[in-house]
Amino acid sequence: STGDGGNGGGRSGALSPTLVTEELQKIDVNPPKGTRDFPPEDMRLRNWLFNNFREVSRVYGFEEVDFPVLESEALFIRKAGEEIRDQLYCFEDRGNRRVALRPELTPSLARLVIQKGKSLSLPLKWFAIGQCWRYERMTRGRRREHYQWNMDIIGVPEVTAEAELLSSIVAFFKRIGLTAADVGFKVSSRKVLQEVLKCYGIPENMFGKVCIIIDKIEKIPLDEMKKELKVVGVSEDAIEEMLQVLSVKSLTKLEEILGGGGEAMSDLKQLFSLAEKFGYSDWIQFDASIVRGLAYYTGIVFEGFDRGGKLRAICGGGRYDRLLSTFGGDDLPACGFGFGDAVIVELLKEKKLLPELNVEVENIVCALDPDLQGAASRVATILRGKGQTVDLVLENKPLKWVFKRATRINAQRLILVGSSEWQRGMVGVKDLSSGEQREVKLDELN
Ligand SMILES: CC(=O)Nc1cnc2ccccc2c1
Repeated sequence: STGDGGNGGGRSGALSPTLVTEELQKIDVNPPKGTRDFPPEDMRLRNWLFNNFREVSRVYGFEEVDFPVLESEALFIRKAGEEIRDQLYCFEDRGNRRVALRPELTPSLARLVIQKGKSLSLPLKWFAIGQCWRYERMTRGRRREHYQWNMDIIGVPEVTAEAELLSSIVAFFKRIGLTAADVGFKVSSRKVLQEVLKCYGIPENMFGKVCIIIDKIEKIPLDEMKKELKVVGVSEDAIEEMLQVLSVKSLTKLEEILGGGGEAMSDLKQLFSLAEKFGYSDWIQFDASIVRGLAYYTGIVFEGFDRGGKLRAICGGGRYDRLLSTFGGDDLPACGFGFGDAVIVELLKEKKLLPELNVEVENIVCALDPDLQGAASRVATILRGKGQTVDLVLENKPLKWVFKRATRINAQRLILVGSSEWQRGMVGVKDLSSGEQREVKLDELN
């Protein structure tokens, strides 16, 4: 079967009556459409990636948090026309509750912060690595789940927070061998758009919607976008002015248009000067066209991109100062980013930077005849007690089989428990790289 959720053509053949009652259902062994299994080799790569996420988070002083993959649907219902809303993996549970598999982690984080309320001392620096879901029509054939690394700073209104987050992602890229020649960040602020829209009297509550439409600038034809903007009430000349501003790629040019007094300019100037101090100026560039596709961003926004220009955004984030208050919480300044596990792996493949992660074990222990299995278990326990890794042969197997397995699991040495040696309190130790074999007293084994 094609893993499309079919029943794999389960059928009951013309069998003896006893079997007919038990439907011989051949189940589909593929994971559900758009999802992945992680067999050992893939799990090693995933763990390598996540360990790098975790190590950077630790070095930056962030604490790990997690939330349920299942949330109330209400947490994600925003009226700004986001793609993430159209693809919500939502359903009614057996208690008739509207629930959803989380499409992102930030709303859950906001919920937890509000739940904990005054008991939390600010600023919070939290990180999470969690599986996120979307339900796309079968046509797209795209994944329906991915893992996201999130880092969030809650309670810091200054752009020093955004500068810190960008620094942490640069540190991550460096750890896995990527340089400023491979990847970079496009940085902007939604306050740029806000200042333009204000001149045209566009009400605040339209802001999210306008940003979501603008975010599609490279995905839909220009006149389609203009139409959508007109529908939400943006005038022709406001659209013209916005599009002109969005094409700006330098802060000096932006200042000519906006003037120097606004928050957009001061935020961006401060961020770029902090980048200089952090030492990652080569990694960032101003690009007014960056708005990101999430309605709740209110200030600085950024996205990581590959300079080869072949891949979708590697990561993205920004400031979301209003999200907590939209959940009925106190207003708290916040910023964060999401970093998916898919695009980065494609990029590492392309750059030949995927690590070689081999399975290996220090010892393989085997009894040379069945009544020494207990002795072999003792030897394994002694070695494990010393923190050594042991693959204990659990059945009575010929030596040929043991050597084959030893090679496959990359064992460093073979411990042989034979009766004559065992009588003398010894075991056989064969170094599998040098081939050297010797007898060792059990209590001298290390
Ligand atoms: C490249 C990729 O797999 N993207 C992806 C895959 N699954 C998702 C699931 C939820 C939200 C965003 C998602 C994004």
